[in-house]
Amino acid sequence: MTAALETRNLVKRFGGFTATNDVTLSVRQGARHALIGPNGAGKTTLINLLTGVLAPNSGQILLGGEEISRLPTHARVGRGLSRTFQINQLFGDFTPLDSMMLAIGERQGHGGMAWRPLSRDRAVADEAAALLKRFRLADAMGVATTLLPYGKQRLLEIALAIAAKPKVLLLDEPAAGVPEEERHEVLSLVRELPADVTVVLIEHDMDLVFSFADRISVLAQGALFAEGTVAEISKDPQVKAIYLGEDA
Ligand SMILES: Nc1ncnc2c1ncn2[C@@H]1O[C@H](COP(=O)(O)OP(=O)(O)OP(=O)(O)O)[C@@H](O)[C@H]1O
Repeated sequence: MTAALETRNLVKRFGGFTATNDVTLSVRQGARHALIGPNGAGKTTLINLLTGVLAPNSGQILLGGEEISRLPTHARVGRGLSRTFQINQLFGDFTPLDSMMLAIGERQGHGGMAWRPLSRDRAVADEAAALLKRFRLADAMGVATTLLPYGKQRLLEIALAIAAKPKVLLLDEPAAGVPEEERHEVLSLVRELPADVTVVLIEHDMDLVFSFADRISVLAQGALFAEGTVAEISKDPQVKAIYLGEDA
């Protein structure tokens, strides 16, 4: 089966420094794939290459078998590649329902829909409410986003990315800053997304990675260092060593 997302011999240099070193990676359709690695391993650089924020020096990126390496970010989103960000980028005064209706309107190609009477957008409002409910935000739908607990804000970010109906969703530390007791909830809701959404997760918290992922790629010094199932990666002595090296 064609991979949902692939890189072939991807290279990114900053001056003389190689931040992405010949990375060939394949993410299968429907995967819950985690990308891990110690600080500075090149995880964020790789995500920026995938989304088109950075241009590679060489190599290819394929989405569903089609090359997207030279497309601008918005064209990649249009093809089905969405991301959430490490930093909270929500409109604070908007309610989750407002933001969600805008996101759905954006997907449908009419950005100005917020000014149309709500009654004419019944289908949009219904879809927005259903999506918010799936992310356990039904009770928070009408509250200004800034007033929501941080864990709910992170869930809203993910829900908004899902509104674009992505084929591949890139999550960059979606549980960062979320209180310990809510972190597993965030990731388990993502894990339960329909199988037609492939998820690539960058995460530092190993407990979360091991309970979320069905496949793990480990980056170290810009290169793919190891790849395998949770069972394989969690007991790989060399993977342990690079993390212990970081702790030391
Ligand atoms: N714009 C840039 N110019 C020069 N060097 C950069 C640039 N962006 C990243 N780097 C370097 O590339 C390396 C990889 O950085 P990157 O942020 O991708 O790592 P990371 O795995 O995401 O790290 P962390 O887990 O700490 O966020 C680092 O050594 C970093 O200093």
